[in-house]
Amino acid sequence: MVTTFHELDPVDAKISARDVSVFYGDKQALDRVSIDIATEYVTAFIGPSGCGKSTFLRTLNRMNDTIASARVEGEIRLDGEDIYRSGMDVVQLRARVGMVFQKPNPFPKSIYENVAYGPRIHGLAGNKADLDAIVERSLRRAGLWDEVKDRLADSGTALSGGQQQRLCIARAIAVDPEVILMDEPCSALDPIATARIEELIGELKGRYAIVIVTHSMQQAARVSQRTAFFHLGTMVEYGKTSDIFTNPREERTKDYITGRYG
Ligand SMILES: Nc1ncnc2c1ncn2[C@@H]1O[C@H](COP(=O)(O)OP(=O)(O)OP(=O)(O)O)[C@@H](O)[C@H]1O
Repeated sequence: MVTTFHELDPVDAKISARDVSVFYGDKQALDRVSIDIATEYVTAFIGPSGCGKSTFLRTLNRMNDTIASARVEGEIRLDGEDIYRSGMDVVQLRARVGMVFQKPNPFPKSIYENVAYGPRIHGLAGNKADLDAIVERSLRRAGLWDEVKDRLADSGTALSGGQQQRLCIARAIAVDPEVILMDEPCSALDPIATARIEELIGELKGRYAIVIVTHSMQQAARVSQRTAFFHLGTMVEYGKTSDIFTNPREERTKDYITGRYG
């Protein structure tokens, strides 16, 4: 399967995927996807339901390892290092490549503990003051500090859905990731909470490579600078978001963005 690549300015790839295929048992869900993802941009994965966006996203931090039937072929490098090599520390990998899920999933613990847990187990704080500073910085960066600073001991699950999602983003940020993967992070949120997350993605852009799976083409157009269009397990087209939405080269992309299916 040939993918159409628009001209992209040369940037150092944070993640390079080459010929990545994924199988669930005998069923192939993804067919030879190759892509370079840069820290400079927010990259959106779009495409109709079941096309493999989430499957591909999960290959980028080996989340598919948790699905017994899943098998990954091909190569994925993070800063040049093969993340599927034997001996790769997957816990460390998932700190470097953090993930935010569709449904906010804070731990049933305090707001403080939700953010402090990762830095503590990864040994990022020497003492309580360090940990406090990491918690505050992460919550500030996730745009949540002002709303929770007086109630850090309250349960994370008592927050609104939008706040919970920002808490999950703070939790990912707290371990100093290089990449943040977001799998439809706004699909469970109302429009105001969605706008806040989109704004936050804009604020985090450039500091982390951000990859977002979204069903909303409007959202992809608003938050991303690079877009990959997936269809039936293949990546059909990849390029600047403006090119994909205004000047797609492939009929299938054109059909999707004009709403013919999906
Ligand atoms: N755990 C699994 N076991 C078996 N098949 C799976 C599993 N997860 C996904 N699939 C299959 O792989 C294909 C791609 O699914 P995937 O969830 O990656 O698509 P998607 O584009 O993210 O869809 P959606 O937008 O609906 O979330 C689908 O045919 C799906 O049924």
